[in-house]
Amino acid sequence: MLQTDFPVISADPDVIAGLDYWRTLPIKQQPEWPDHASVEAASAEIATFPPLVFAGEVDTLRERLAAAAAGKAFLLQGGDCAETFADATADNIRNRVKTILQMAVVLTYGASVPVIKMGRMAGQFAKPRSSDMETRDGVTLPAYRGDIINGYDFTPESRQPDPARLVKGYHTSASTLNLIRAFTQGGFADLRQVHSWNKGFASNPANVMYEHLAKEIDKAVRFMEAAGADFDEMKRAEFYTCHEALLMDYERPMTRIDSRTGTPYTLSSHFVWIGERTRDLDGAHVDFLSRVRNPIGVKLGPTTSPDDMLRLIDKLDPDREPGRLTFVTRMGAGKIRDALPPLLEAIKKSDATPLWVSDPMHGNGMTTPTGYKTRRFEEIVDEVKGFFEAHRDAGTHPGGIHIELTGDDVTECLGGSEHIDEATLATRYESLCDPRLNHMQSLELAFLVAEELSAAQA
Ligand SMILES: O=C[C@H](O)[C@H](O)COP(=O)(O)O
Ligand SMILES: C=C(OP(=O)(O)O)C(=O)O
Repeated sequence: MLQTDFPVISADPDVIAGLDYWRTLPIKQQPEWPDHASVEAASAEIATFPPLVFAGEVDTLRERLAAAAAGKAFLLQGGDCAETFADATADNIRNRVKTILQMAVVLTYGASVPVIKMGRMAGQFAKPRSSDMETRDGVTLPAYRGDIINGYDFTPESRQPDPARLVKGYHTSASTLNLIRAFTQGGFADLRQVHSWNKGFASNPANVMYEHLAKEIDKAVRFMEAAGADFDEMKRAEFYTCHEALLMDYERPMTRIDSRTGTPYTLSSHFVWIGERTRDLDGAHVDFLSRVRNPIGVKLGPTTSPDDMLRLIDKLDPDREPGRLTFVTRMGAGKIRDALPPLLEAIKKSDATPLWVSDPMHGNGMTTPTGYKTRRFEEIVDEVKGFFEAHRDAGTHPGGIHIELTGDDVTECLGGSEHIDEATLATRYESLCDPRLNHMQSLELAFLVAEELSAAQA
């Protein structure tokens, strides 16, 4: 007979039935699959694949997020707006991981606070869209909804949702996560490598500041080594994954019963969030995610009322479990100073302790006359500042940032110390959906956030 270290606990049949209750509710932002049989077959196949993450890791993350909600840690979430299958290459993955590690070092060193590192990676393949259709030169086709659904090329064949992409989404997530784990567990993320993370990036002001900081860290590490400290633990970095839990034909089969506890976890990634467009209280996404054990994020736009927020808490975190719920505010630089304070005041009067994270990207979008979707670096910085100001005034904890970024030198967001202007956007615009900060803008933002965070800790 097989021996196991822990008893395998089976789930309550009502809990399993509840995982499909969302099917009876209104649902938004799902593709029009060409036929149901093939999407059901793809989902059934995914249900036979191993989970991508272990429920025990998810539990550890929940504890880390609880510390951030209490002001004892800070969450750094970053990665592509929309990952693509073609870009899941070693170079791209390494550059994004390096950029997140560098930003984390800047924040940890600058603000003396533990940083929880989390990539919008290994699953960020489905996108909500403002419009179901896209028209170019008089031709109208379904909008691009992310590589796990359809292709970006503007042809009827490519824009047709294809269930085979669900399976490819799983495999691409698995290989991406495999490399992330190799990098972060195999010595690459060792704090003694702080200099090497900067190699390969163009020389620029943010890199120079980073090099200066890396030298100081080196000095401190050498001192500690000389004093006999054991650095074995520093060889590995905890790194978590996250994505928007949007596409139910993927998230449902990736939801499994944890044999240790008999409870359901969505094991497509450690952390999943509900987007601004799908957070309806009586909708399918909120119901489904209320039933899984993962830490859950919810995006809150500028029109969120305190009542909406309190009802989301009751639905998603009825037990007020530390680390369970993260609110990711994305209000826009011009609105955050009015829209966030009423939410913080309402929280103070409640018994809830969510983690508050700033997404300064999604409320600051604009389209240039030449048709590029972009964001101004100055507005991104201003929203982050508004976020810190609101928390300082309310006496609550600013617990993290959520950024669309890439490790490459793209030209998608305006401004920053390279002064990317509208004419420069065309030079290297690669995002298939929303514009990302490039490597230098990401580092620059990290230095600014470190200053704000350090002031908030004082
Ligand atoms: O990333 C977020 C959304 O998917 C994106 O902002 C939608 O863009 P759209 O307004 O062009 O559809
Ligand atoms: C769609 C996204 O954000 P939001 O729901 O805030 O618009 C996103 O983060 O990719």
